[in-house]
Amino acid sequence: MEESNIPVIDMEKIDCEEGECKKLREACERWGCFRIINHSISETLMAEMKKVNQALLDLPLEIKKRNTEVIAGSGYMAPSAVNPFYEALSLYDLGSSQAMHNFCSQLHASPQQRKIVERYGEAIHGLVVKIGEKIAESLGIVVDDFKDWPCQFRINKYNFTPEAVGSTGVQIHTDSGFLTILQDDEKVGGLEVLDSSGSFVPVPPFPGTLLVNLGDIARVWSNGRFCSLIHRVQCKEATKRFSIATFMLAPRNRNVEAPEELVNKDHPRLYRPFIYEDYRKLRVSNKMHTGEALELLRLS
Ligand SMILES: O=C(O)CCC(=O)C(=O)O
Ligand SMILES: [Fe+2]
Repeated sequence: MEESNIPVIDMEKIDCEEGECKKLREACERWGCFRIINHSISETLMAEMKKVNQALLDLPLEIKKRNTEVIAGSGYMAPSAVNPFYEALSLYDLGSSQAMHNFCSQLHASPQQRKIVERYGEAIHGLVVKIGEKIAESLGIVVDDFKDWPCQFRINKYNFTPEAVGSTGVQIHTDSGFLTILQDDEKVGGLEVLDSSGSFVPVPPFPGTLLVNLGDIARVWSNGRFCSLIHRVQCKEATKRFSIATFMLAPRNRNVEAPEELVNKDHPRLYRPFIYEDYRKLRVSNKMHTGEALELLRLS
């Protein structure tokens, strides 16, 4: 299996270099993902947040179960028949300090852990908004309300045992929202992405960087110009793996639809406007995990 050539975007160049902006657009069009370097999250904060991830997912089950869902799929996810080595805790939504506070209280987080969740949460929220703006800008569109789009935050643990080697950690899927920032494990690989030729390629760890990928809503919003990334996690070695995902989902309280500027004679509107939560339900009820449910919303 070949390793991926996922594009690398330099966040320090993105404000001032046209070439970097073009690279960003091409990454969204061809891959639906890229890695970012020189971003605003320090390696110290990333390491601290990973430690909190480990500590919270090591809590007794009774406590983890207190992390109840706010929208479907936003609370504690126990290991299941489909993903037996995987569990996660989650927070909805990241832009709300009250939600962050509730998440920490549910899990009896210490004052120190709370501080780290808050610092990481605020920093990663700022970053996801900035990346969203740059992606929109790469198509010549100004979006000024990404900061109001709800974000889900999730800490993932893979308890890979010797028997798990060769099997799946997280089943093949696309993310349903607009944009995801993933802090993948800096030591343990396993993430694989589907490339344009239809083969899975491993994404090796790249310490200090963050992986960004587009979800189904980016396909709709860009009127089909951008692709959503099909990915999965495979167990390569018998060890624990931790990752941290921030999902910027969709506009709050209004329809998901491509802006007028992206609709014209050559690019007729592809999808009918819809509410994100309805789309999320459609995916789940039809067991369509890789974006196929968008076909149900196609206009022609
Ligand atoms: O753990 C990973 O590397 C990927 C997790 C993922 O795909 C997700 O949380 O949607
Ligand atoms: Fe994902």
